[in-house]
Amino acid sequence: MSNSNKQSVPDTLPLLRDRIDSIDSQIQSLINERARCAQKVADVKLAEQGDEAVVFYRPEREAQVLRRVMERNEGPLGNEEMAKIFRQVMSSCLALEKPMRIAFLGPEGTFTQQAAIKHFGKSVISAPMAAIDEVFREVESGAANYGVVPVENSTEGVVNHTLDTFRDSRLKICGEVEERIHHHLLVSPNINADDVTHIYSHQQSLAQCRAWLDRYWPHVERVAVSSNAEAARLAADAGRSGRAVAAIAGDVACELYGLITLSANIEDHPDNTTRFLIVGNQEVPASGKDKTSLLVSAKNEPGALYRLLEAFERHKVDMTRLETRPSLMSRWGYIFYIDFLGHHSDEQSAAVINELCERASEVKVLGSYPIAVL
Ligand SMILES: C=C(O[C@@H]1C=C(C(=O)O)C=C[C@H]1O)C(=O)O
Repeated sequence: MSNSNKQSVPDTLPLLRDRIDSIDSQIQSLINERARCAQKVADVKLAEQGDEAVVFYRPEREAQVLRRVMERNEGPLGNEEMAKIFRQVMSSCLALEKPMRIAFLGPEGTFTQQAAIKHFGKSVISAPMAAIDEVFREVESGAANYGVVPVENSTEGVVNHTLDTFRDSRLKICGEVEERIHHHLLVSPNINADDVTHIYSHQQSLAQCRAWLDRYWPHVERVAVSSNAEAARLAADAGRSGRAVAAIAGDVACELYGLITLSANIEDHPDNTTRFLIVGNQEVPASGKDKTSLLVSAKNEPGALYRLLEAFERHKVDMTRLETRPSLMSRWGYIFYIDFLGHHSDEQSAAVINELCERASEVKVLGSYPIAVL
């Protein structure tokens, strides 16, 4: 190992370990000092907002903290690695008040749970739900503080069910998370790879790994089940009775069900990514780098969509996504889901929204929220 200050202290193992012990002790004191500060912030919020309405979690502030961590980072740890550490520090600080309850599309071990942990850190209470609309209901009823649902996948496209659920919901989008989806072939530790007779997974994951399966496991039966996590649970169950069943699932499910990885990252498209939304009861103030999602019903007349889009062009607002769904109210009517860069309180964004309101039959701001940091 290179040593630039050889004259002062020789790098011996005991000395380096002493130094690490002393740094750890300082980091620990500082983390606790930070936690005490966060507790004081909570006291101030309580004093200002009163017991009932108080919202401790501030997505815009957390995004700013993480962005700053990345901006000032000098390495050798990478920016993302460093931000992940701070993500968990904030999660632990916030949980000192009261751990948040996060509803997500379950069961335990899904990629949606992975996204929830990425966004909120590990110090939250997980509430797995059986369906997307149940996630919404859990948050609407106040039983959960926030919900996490998938909205689009780079290989498979939009999750229609999520978009449709927004029509009748008063929940706001409070954040977004992007997660690289890595699939692994998993088995129980007691199972021999050569004996595997069936591969279980969700239909989407089987599709995302089709070429790999065709190449390496052409003669093994593929079985579609309700989720990857369920596939992992079934593989673990089978393993206990000595049946050689494999599952395709992600890291969280692998760990949760005590499986081992036969082959890692088997997805056909290496940048297979899913975007998830955080839904809650809160309007999020601007963080400085935000996105806004709208639901717009166009009038059924010539040039209707053109007139909507023209407003974005004129105000130089950057549209990042446009999805069309059939309107349930009128046959051949459509509603559009539009994402753009900016916060609805920005001058330009507000100007666009005002014009859309004049030109469309309905405009619903689904939320403005910080652009995903991690
Ligand atoms: C401390 C605060 O409250 C919470 C905790 C944060 C933190 O630990 O940095 C950041 C935002 C909030 O979720 C705050 O609003 O500043």
